Amino acid sequence: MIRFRNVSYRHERGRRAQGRPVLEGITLDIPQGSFHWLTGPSGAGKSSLLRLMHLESLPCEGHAEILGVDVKSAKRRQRAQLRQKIGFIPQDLRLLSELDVFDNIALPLRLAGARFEAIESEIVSILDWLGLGGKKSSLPDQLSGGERQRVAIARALVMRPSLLLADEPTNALAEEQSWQLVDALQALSRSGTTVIVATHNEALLRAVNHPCIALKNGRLAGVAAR
Ligand SMILES: Nc1ncnc2c1ncn2[C@@H]1O[C@H](COP(=O)(O)OP(=O)(O)OP(=O)(O)O)[C@@H](O)[C@H]1O
Repeated sequence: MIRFRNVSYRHERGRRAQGRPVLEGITLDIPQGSFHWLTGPSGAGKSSLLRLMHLESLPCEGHAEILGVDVKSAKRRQRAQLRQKIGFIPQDLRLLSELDVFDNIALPLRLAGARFEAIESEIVSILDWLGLGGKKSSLPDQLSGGERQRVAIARALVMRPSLLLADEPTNALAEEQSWQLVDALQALSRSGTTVIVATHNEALLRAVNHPCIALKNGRLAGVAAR
């Protein structure tokens, strides 16, 4: 469950949050296990909203609750625990260039304290499913754009998150892979994970019916069924 009440956000310049808000007066209720699209023109605030939901930044004003935790009053440790339940597929992927595919995917599990034996078979099966079985020892620089995007997807899914946030996850994927990914994300939401996907992909939006959070100039332009 995500509950935002009148949330505003300004980017920091130096140590101060300044300037025009990039998000303003956002009020949202997103039930657990739902699937939402997030749309809006370039610069509307989609990535900024996902980063707030991923606790990379905190609201400047308003109240934000994620998976039952009030993010502004939560202690640092509580926020860290909460982040372990959130899978994020960022637009810039954020793969570590010195780690191979396997270790990039294993990293969040290792940070969460999982033992190698417990995670190996899980990572191998997710790599096979994403068509990356032969690439597990490759470095990110040795992969195509679509392959790198699939590594970032695997890294988010392998955590079995309660909340999955994806920022343009089909950007570098071939059409068939985009459909496969959306099928997988829908299956994840049916199993109880809340899924929010920012996209400009009109074909997906038209074909796959889910409520759509529309942003415009940092404001909520509506949450509509599609
Ligand atoms: N680190 C930053 N510092 C200052 N302003 C920023 C920063 N990141 C983004 N912005 C500004 O915040 C606004 C919203 O950006 P954001 O990336 O959230 O939009 P978006 O809807 O995801 O766009 P796109 O579809 O192009 O990815 C834009 O005006 C952008 O220029």
